[in-house]
Amino acid sequence: MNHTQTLILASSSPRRKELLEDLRISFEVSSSNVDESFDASLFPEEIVMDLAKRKAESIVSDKENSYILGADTIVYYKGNVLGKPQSKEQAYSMLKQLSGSTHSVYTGVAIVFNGHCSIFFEKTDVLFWDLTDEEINNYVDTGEPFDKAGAYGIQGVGRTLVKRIAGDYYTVVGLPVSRLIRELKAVGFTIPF
Ligand SMILES: Cc1cn([C@H]2C[C@H](O)[C@@H](COP(=O)(O)OP(=O)(O)OP(=O)(O)O)O2)c(=O)[nH]c1=O
Repeated sequence: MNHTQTLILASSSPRRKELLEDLRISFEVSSSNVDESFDASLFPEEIVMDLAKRKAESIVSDKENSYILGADTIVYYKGNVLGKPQSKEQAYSMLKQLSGSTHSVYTGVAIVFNGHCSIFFEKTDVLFWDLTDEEINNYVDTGEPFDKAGAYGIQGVGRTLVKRIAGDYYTVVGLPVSRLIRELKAVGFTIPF
């Protein structure tokens, strides 16, 4: 019997790739190209889990024992989903909204394997400092907001906007790796630690 297992990350996010590489487990990357529109009347956890599942299911693997990972991250504030800003103005307005208050970052993860799908989500609350317009504009000018939900990256210069968080830091970056490892083990994927 062949026990070889293949882990496939269905993502074009450089952050997710780096976070998995840091764990020194071997995996392949296959970028998913799914329509990321969603029904805004759903709960935020449903949105991220559904998108994560769509991303993982969009990858076709010819390997026998493949475990395909999909993930999705959104920022949720006062009932609104903040995705990636499309312009400087949008980035400014997202950051202006988030200034001085707490928002939630949701990341959903789906593991598709041997015809099954296991899904979970994590949520981390993030409190922003009161930001001046100058601080917001200077941050937008770094260019960092553009490929990131909520218009900031906690792993970059965006860390200086954050006063405190409650929850897993890696949920904010886009892949809650600690929970992920436990979920992978639970569905039979061998982890060497
Ligand atoms: C809030 C926040 C988000 N982000 C990122 C994580 C995600 O990559 C991105 C949200 O977009 P996603 O649609 O979750 O992911 P993606 O389009 O980058 O990659 P793919 O769909 O191919 O997997 O925002 C940060 O990097 N840092 C942060 O602090």
